[in-house]
Amino acid sequence: MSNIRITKQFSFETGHALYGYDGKCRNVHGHSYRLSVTVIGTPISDTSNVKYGMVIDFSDLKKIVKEDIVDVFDHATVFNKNTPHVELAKELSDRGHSVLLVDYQPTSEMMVIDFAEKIKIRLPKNITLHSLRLQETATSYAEWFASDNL
Ligand SMILES: Nc1nc2c(c(=O)[nH]1)N=C([C@H](O)[C@H](O)COP(=O)(O)OP(=O)(O)OP(=O)(O)O)CN2
Ligand SMILES: [Zn+2]
Repeated sequence: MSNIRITKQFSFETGHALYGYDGKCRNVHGHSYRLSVTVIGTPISDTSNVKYGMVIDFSDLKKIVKEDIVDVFDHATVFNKNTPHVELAKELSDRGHSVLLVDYQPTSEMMVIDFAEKIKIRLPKNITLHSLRLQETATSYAEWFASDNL
């Protein structure tokens, strides 16, 4: 049976600020992120399996990504917890805003690494994460490929 890649796309709105950066993105601002998740596996060949012909049900993939990424990041503002932004984050959080403290600079590169780790541990054993593409603006995106990270 052939190995097949399948992709599910997601979107979420997230704020962030790049502490210490030398450009306009050091300011708190937001993006309409687009995330493409590609997994690879063999379509189920057992005709009695309700998922016959599927690598993984798109809705099962959706559940994983929604629970661990979309629902966490959507309409939250992400700050690097290792910077003085932690004080701003506390102030916002105390005032009822949705804030996410992460252990990295929230660039698209670092976010896509974080997302890859989160998705990998949730996938069934027979399914491999092939790649992620995180589109931050209409003209900018970061990609993670399993083959680049062996
Ligand atoms: N390598 C990276 N560079 C930058 C990142 C990043 O995550 N990785 N992030 C930013 C800003 O957060 C923001 O995304 C601005 O990106 P940019 O493409 O510069 O946005 P513009 O609106 O200026 O894009 P144009 O289409 O060129 O107008 C900055 N850099
Ligand atoms: Zn940005």
